[in-house]
This record gives sequence, C-alpha cells and structure tokens, in this order.
Amino acid sequence: MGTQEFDLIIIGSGSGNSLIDGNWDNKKVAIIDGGTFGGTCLNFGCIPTKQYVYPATVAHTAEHIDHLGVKAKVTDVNWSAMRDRIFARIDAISNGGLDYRKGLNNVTVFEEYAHFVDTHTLETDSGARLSAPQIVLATGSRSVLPNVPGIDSSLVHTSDTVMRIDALPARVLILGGGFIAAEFAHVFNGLGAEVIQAHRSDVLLRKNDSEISQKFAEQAAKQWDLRLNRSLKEIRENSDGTATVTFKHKGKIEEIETDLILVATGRRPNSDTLAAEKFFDVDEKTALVSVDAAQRVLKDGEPVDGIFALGDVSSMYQLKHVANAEARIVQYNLVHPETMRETDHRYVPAAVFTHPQIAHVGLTEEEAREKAQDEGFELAVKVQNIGDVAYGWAMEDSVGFVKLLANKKTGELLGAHIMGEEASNLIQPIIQAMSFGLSAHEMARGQYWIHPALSEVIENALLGLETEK
Ligand SMILES: Cc1cc2nc3c(=O)[nH]c(=O)nc-3n(C[C@H](O)[C@H](O)[C@H](O)COP(=O)(O)OP(=O)(O)OC[C@H]3O[C@@H](n4cnc5c(N)ncnc54)[C@H](O)[C@@H]3O)c2cc1C
Ligand SMILES: NC(=O)c1ccc[n+]([C@@H]2O[C@H](COP(=O)([O-])OP(=O)(O)OC[C@H]3O[C@@H](n4cnc5c(N)ncnc54)[C@H](O)[C@@H]3O)[C@@H](O)[C@H]2O)c1
Repeated sequence: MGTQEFDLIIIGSGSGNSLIDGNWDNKKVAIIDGGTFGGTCLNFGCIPTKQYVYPATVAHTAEHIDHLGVKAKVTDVNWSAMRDRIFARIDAISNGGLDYRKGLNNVTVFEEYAHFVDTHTLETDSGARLSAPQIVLATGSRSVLPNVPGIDSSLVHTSDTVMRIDALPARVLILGGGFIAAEFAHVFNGLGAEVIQAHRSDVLLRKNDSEISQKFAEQAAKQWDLRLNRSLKEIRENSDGTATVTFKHKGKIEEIETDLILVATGRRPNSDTLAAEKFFDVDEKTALVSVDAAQRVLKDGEPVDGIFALGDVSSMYQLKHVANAEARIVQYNLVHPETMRETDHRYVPAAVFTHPQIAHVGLTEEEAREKAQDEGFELAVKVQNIGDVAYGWAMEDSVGFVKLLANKKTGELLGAHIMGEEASNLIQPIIQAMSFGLSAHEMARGQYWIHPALSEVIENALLGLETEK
C-alpha cells in the first residue's frame, strides 16, 4: 500500500479536533484517534466528572445545613440513572462529532493508533501510511498505574472506567493526593459511599499554595477517612468480591478492605504512543514533547518545519483550557507561517472541583516571596475569610478564604488562592485583572461590586492588600 498524502494530519481528537476550520475546506485533512472520539475532557475527564460533582455537592450541602436550621437527609442515590443520563448526553456528542467529521469531503478519519516513521510520515496500527507537510501532535495523556502485585485486578479503576460502573460501591479506596483524587473523594463521599483516601506523602494538592494544601487536608479529613504517608504494597482480591489492599505505614503493615479501588496517581503524556522520542525532542523525565512558544515541535532545540503539538502531550499544565488556548494558536500558525503567534502561559488558572472548592492563579506565597526577594520589592499578602463578608454570614461559613499576593508598591497582582464556595467562579475577576494589568486598587475601586454577593470577598481582599496602587 502506498503512502496517502494529506495537507494536514492531526493525531488526537480532543482539542486537536477543533483545529479544522474553514481554512481547510478545499484541502485534505486526516484526523487519527485510536481511542474515543472527542478525547479525555469530553469522554473521561472534565465533563463527566463535573456532572457527578454537581449532584454530590448538592447532596453534601443538603446534609450539612443543620447549623442554618434545616435538617435534611439524602435517602436515595440512583447511580445507574445518573450514569445513564450523563453518558447518554456525552456519548451522543462523541458519536455525533465522529459522524460529522466522517461526513466531510475534505476530512478522512482514522479510528486507530498511529506512530511516526519519519518526521512527516505516520503509520497506523493497520499499516496505513500517511504523510503531510503539516502535522499536529495532540495525543493527550493517560493514567499511570503503580507497579504493585494485583494492580490488574478488575476492582482497580482509573478515572477512565470508574464513572461507568453499574452501582455506587459501599466502600471506595482512592489512591493519590492530586486533583483527580480530591474530586472523586468528594463525588463518592457526597453520594454516600464510605471513602478512604490513601496518599503516599503528607501533602495533598502539592502544586497549590501550602496554606491551601494544609487547610484542604484538614477539611478532607473531616469528611472522609484520610490516610497520609501510606506506601502501597499489594492488592489482593478476596473470594467474596472485595479486595484487601496492603500499605506500609511507619514501618508497619496496614490492610484496608474495600469494594473498589480508584487509582489517581498521575497522568503521563502520550508521546510514546507516537514514538515521538525517535524524531523529536522529548523530555526524559516528564515525557513531554518539547515545543517553543508558537507550539512548534523541536528537534535538537530547533523547530521542525510544519510540526506542532498542543495539550497534555506537550503541556505541563494538563488542563483543558490550556489545551484549547494552545489549539487556537496552532490553528492560526498552521495558516500564517509568516506571522506566527505565541501562547500566553503567563496566568494559567486551575480549579479543583472538590469540597470545599479550590482555585488558584499565579504564584504561590512561597514563589511570590522568592520573587520579591530576587527582584527587591515588598510583598503584600492579604487573607480574607469568606465568613467575614455578608454572604459568608448567610452561609455561616467558617472554612473558606481568599489569599491575594501583590507587589506592595505597584499593586501588581501576583497570585490568588481560594478555598470555599464557588472558588472556581470567584477567581475569574482576578485572572482578568492579572491578564489585563489592573492593579489591586484600580480593580477594587474602579468598578461596582454587587452587594451583598459573595464576590465582595474579593473586593475586601483587594482593599486589605495595603498596596500603594
Ligand atoms: C478525570 C479528569 C478530570 C479532568 N478535569 C478537568 C477539569 O475540570 N478542567 C480542566 O481544565 N482539565 C481537566 N482535566 C484535564 C483535561 O481533560 C486534559 O487536559 C485535556 O483533555 C487534554 O486535551 P488534549 O487534547 O491534549 O488530549 P485528549 O483530549 O486526551 O486527546 C488525545 C486523544 O489522542 C488519542 N491518542 C493518543 N495517542 C494516540 C496515537 N498514537 N494515535 C492516535 N490517537 C492517539 C487518544 O485516544 C485521545 O482521544 C481532567 C482530566 C481527567 C482525567
Ligand atoms: N479540575 C481540574 O482542572 C482537573 C481535574 C482532574 C484532573 N485534572 C488534571 O489531570 C491531571 C492528572 O490528575 P491526577 O490527580 O492523576 O494527578 P496529580 O499529578 O494531580 O496527582 C497525582 C498524585 O498521585 C501521587 N502519586 C504518584 N505516584 C504515586 C504512587 N506510585 N503511589 C501513590 N501515590 C502516587 C502524587 O504524589 C500526586 O499527589 C492533573 O495534573 C490535572 O491537571 C484537572
């Protein structure tokens, strides 16, 4: 079989799928995906997780408002109905997207995996060869499983499979201390399962500001059984359909019995599925494909003509809004080689949809202190409790807070860290201010803040910063 020639080949149908716009109407495009069309966010990630997070949050809230004078009890959680509702919608979008692409005259879809055989040629699993002057690597990332005996048990799940199980397990053991572990611990706890979260170190959400990590760990331990400093040794299936999981803790063996194990111990880039390391620069430690600011893939530090990468395969952030932002840059650069744009990675925010919610943008306090010392400016830090503003009183909140970091002289905002109700929404005006260069006082006093909305916590935090501007 000869090599099929295309104008553009895209490998990966997550954010990669959004690259095909009107500029390609009269050209030949191939899109290759060996997994589920639409990629991680739609099928296994952001979208379905939040569809479980929302009912879990509502159920949890309902059961925890005694202090407001309301006693409520969630009596029935219909997991299978919830699952069917969620995936009826998602599967239809994935199938519809695939059918739409297949129906376009200018696009050929290959539903299989592919790897590079030279810098501009790919071979699919069935042996088809495809070549193009422009190729985009958008193959995302996948879960990493710890290498312990029993990890191949059918009771072991990752985020790819756990949302499709038939019934809510009575007991769930979650391994890991990152975003995925935090979100699923809340989902299963909120929906009524008995949750144990076992983590190998003593810090949850390590990439966050340490005050957030510490306060979140305190809240997690109040809601579910949190076991830190546990080193996973073995998983054994029992004859009654349960599993016994063995850990080492302070030199002693600890065994936990459970009905389901969710492994959430990180994700690695799918650079190896492409054999990218043979033809391009791939970081040995992170397995990320190296790109420049225009998203061009590098070889020996230099861009390879016509080859781009975006999203989890080349981005340390592993976030959908970053993959999408990078896709917009690649989409432009593919057709404007003379005036390429660069991705703005200055203020990348993230939120963890656990309970309480967490959101951050910019530097942690530790990083901001280091920057202030290096650059010789004074750092302003303000921690504003949600419980001290009017809406926080309404909620009788005693947990949530906002931490803002700024340059004392210039009022430049350097970072924001929020734990509490609607943290993922509360942080957005700060992201806006940082992106458009508004100083703390300009932001606080240059606009109205709706009274008595929860956003007043941001206004008060800004006013409390003691910056000159
Ligand atoms: C449980 C979970 C929850 C998440 N929640 C959020 C969230 O709330 N907010 C957020 O911003 N981010 C979230 N993320 C992260 C987000 O999903 C990813 O950052 C994003 O989907 C990455 O998009 P991508 O286009 O790079 O890759 P993907 O969407 O993963 O697409 C890559 C595609 O490439 C295919 N592929 C891989 N190798 C090959 C090959 N060799 N040949 C052919 N095809 C191949 C795969 O099958 C896949 O379909 C979450 C992730 C998970 C796992
Ligand atoms: N709301 C969101 O934006 C969202 C939600 C879910 C996932 N995501 C993205 O998906 C990515 C992957 O999430 P994640 O939670 O799997 O990864 P993570 O990197 O956030 O956390 C992985 C955790 O597992 C621990 N770990 C690693 N190896 C281990 C081992 N062998 N034994 C025990 N523990 C081990 C790590 O110490 C870490 O705490 C995140 O980086 C995030 O960007 C985003």
